[in-house]
Amino acid sequence: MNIVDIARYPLADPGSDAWERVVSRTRTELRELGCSVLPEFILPSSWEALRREGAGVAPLAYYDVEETNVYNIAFDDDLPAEHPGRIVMRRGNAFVPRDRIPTDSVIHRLYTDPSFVRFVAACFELPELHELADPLSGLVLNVVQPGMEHPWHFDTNEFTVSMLTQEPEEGGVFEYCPNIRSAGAENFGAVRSVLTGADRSPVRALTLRPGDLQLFKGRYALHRVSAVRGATARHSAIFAYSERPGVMGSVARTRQLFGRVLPAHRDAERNAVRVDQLLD
Ligand SMILES: O=C(O)CCC(=O)C(=O)O
Ligand SMILES: [Fe+2]
Repeated sequence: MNIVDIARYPLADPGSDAWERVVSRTRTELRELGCSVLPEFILPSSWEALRREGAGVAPLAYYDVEETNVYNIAFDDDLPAEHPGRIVMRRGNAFVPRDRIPTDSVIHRLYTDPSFVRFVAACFELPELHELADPLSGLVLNVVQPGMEHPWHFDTNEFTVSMLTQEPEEGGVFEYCPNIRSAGAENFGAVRSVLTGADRSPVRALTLRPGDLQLFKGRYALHRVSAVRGATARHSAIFAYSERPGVMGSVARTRQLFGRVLPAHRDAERNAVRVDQLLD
């Protein structure tokens, strides 16, 4: 690929000194902070294509401004008054699904490139990764319009790969709280304090430029994109991979994110992998 800075990021040369250096630095940052940015991953000669291609499909994003909470769970009157899940936020971002993103665009070529996938897996210390089988959610463009924000949340996926393709004039900052929770501890008090703004000390802000590659473990790090200001929308590509092949989104979640489902989603739900032939 002639779009990646292969002098800095030698994707096709696993095991070389340069590969080992960059993978080992990224692993250290992921272990410590759950986040690593690889600056100028895309060569400057492709930055304008990156922006233009994203802006070309951004009008196809599906908008459904919805009320949500930090855990993306149903509102529950039984939650204690202090529970952070009671804080209502407006999800003002919108996604362009994979089937609307041209296969010859920079982000699509990157997403499907085997050497890129192998490199990303190595950075996450995984033996291999796979594109999602989902024809909509594997690769999306996240669009945050002026005045909108992508509010505080945790990801369902353990890790994500993303790339800003168009930066806003102001605001639209990626903010995250490394390791604010763990598999064994929700840490509701600290999460609530970040949501209300009472204590922003766990918050780190990332300066991202179009063409930087971001690797992020969003299951334990609370994160958001702050409100976008000025006339220009913020666009970011989100590359989703899974450790096993064949992963599809559920019918309900797909409809919520994209406003439609495909026969493939219904089929997958019907034929959900079963480990036995018992009746129930
Ligand atoms: O667009 C971004 O930079 C962050 C997106 C994000 O957090 C998500 O889609 O879960
Ligand atoms: Fe996220």
